[in-house]
Amino acid sequence: MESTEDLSRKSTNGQAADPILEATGLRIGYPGAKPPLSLCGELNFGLPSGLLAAVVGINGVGKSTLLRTLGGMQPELSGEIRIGGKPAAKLPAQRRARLQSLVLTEPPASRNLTVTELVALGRHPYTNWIGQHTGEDRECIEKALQRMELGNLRERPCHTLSDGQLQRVQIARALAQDTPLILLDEPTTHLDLYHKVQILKGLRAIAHDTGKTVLFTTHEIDLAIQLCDRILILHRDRSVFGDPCQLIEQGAFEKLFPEETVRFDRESGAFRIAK
Ligand SMILES: Nc1ncnc2c1ncn2[C@@H]1O[C@H](COP(=O)(O)OP(=O)(O)OP(=O)(O)O)[C@@H](O)[C@H]1O
Repeated sequence: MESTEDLSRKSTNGQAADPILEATGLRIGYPGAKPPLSLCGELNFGLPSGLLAAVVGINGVGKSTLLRTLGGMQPELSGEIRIGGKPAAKLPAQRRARLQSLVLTEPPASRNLTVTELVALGRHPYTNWIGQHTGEDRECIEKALQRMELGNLRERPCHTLSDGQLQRVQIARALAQDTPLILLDEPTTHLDLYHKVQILKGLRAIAHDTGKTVLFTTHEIDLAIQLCDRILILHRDRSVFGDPCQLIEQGAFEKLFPEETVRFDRESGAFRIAK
């Protein structure tokens, strides 16, 4: 099994800041599966603060498994995850919830809540035992609603929303949690192209303006190339990490899909159907 090829470390443009998220010798998978499953080789990468980053790769390669592992929802097979310089495994739950928010693809259990109530759940690491909100909590909730353009839906029960609207509510909950690291599993799946671009541009602005780092999994590789600061490409037995230009120069996208079906065009930085 190979380790991550980290092209960002070969970059000459300045010193990288301390990573908010760091994976060292990380192996992910399902030891209880028959046969036991170890995915995408050994992962080694560091994400500095203030970046928008994507995880891409073919179906079943391990994108969601990686997000769940980084988010503490399932154990790593081996290696270490550090968040804010601290080993994630040793962080008390509440401390971790102030450093990292996580949105998975499953619909929230609490769909009877209104949009505002669900977004307010993001404040759980800060509220007291009766869940009372302070002025600061209310400000964070309001900002998150505005960022995701949910103002006109704020009183709507979540079960009455479209999939795309609900996806924006889930991202708003993560924003309300106000963590330096935001992990999102396929945040644009249910969105039309306009909303995909709008959400990703919004997340990029949040990363660049507020210094938060947003890591998301996606099949929208063309958009990720245009909008992300870093991309982690997962293959079955290895991975490559770098900024999109470096990855294009190294031909990293050419090997993503069988070339008789889909080809990467370096000139346009986009995929083309092989006819
Ligand atoms: N609970 C589980 N037990 C055993 N194997 C699992 C489990 N969950 C997922 N897998 C397997 O792990 C592999 C990676 O799955 P994962 O969902 O992480 O891939 P993905 O890259 O997110 O896929 P997609 O693009 O289809 O969403 C797949 O082969 C999947 O069948």
